[in-house]
Amino acid sequence: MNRIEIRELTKDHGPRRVVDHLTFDVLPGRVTGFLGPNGAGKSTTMRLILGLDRPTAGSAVIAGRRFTDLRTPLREVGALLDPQAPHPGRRARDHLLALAVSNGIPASRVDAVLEQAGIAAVARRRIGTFSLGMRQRLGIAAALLGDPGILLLDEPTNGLDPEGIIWIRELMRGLAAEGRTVFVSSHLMAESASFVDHLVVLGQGRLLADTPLQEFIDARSTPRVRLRTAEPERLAAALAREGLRMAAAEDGRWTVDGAQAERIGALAAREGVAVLELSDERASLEQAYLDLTADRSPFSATAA
Ligand SMILES: Nc1ncnc2c1ncn2[C@@H]1O[C@H](COP(=O)(O)OP(=O)(O)OP(=O)(O)O)[C@@H](O)[C@H]1O
Repeated sequence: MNRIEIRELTKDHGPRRVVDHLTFDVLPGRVTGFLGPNGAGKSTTMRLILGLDRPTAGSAVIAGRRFTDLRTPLREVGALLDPQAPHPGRRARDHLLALAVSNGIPASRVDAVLEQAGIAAVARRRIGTFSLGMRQRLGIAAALLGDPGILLLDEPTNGLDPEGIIWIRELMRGLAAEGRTVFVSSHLMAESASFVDHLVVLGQGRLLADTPLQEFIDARSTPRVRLRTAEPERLAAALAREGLRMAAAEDGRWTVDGAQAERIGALAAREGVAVLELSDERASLEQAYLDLTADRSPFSATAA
């Protein structure tokens, strides 16, 4: 039941199509990253899932129903959308307490989530005095309040310091390990790679990829070997006979595209060329993502 089902979801704002026939599922037990350049339509999709916007066409079903038909929404779905939303004059604890009371959630949960979000010490301070990072933590505390099976987090790492980012990474991984559905948006691929199992990538409102993280990397990056040798000319000649090209890299090292270390090592051994260093280069997820989304971003000049 803890799944999100998106079918042909479409949203127009005036003449502009912001979300374009999206179809995908978000499944429990893993962290699904919702990625795309600025303006791709991620926040709009989340708003549609949460019933804050009406779709032009298509549907978003969460925990088996439309969000607006859920009887106790906070107990089924926790969401972090806009950390600036809570009233600045309210004290953090009072804000959570009001949410709890209006949703039939026991007050004891308030202290539990304040603790879990690492803001118990500032619980009696007014929200207006909070930094963006503290507001993000408060937003996450609110999302966790009803102990929901599904979490939707829009750019939760915004404003967090490195320690905060590690904290949220561990939190999301822990929630997924408990069997919950975690759907988290970001426009930063490199950062997301450390906590995401599965990727849904959006570009100009359209679905570009719906795939496990590792498959995404493997499918979009050519293998590359980095090596050091005392006899570059001989090795280059031997590689050329196999249709491979050796290119000079920094610090006197060389790279070979389109091959793996195993093949280059065997070839060098056959030729009797001494290889001093040989390794497969890790494919860059960031590059794969930029390649995929480059021409789908309204700001592609900067994205590329
Ligand atoms: N109420 C609205 N009226 C008109 N256009 C809108 C409205 N809401 C969003 N848009 C436009 O829809 C597009 C998608 O916006 P959205 O906020 O969903 O993107 P996003 O992927 O979440 O981007 P970001 O990473 O910058 O948050 C943007 O071009 C935005 O300007």
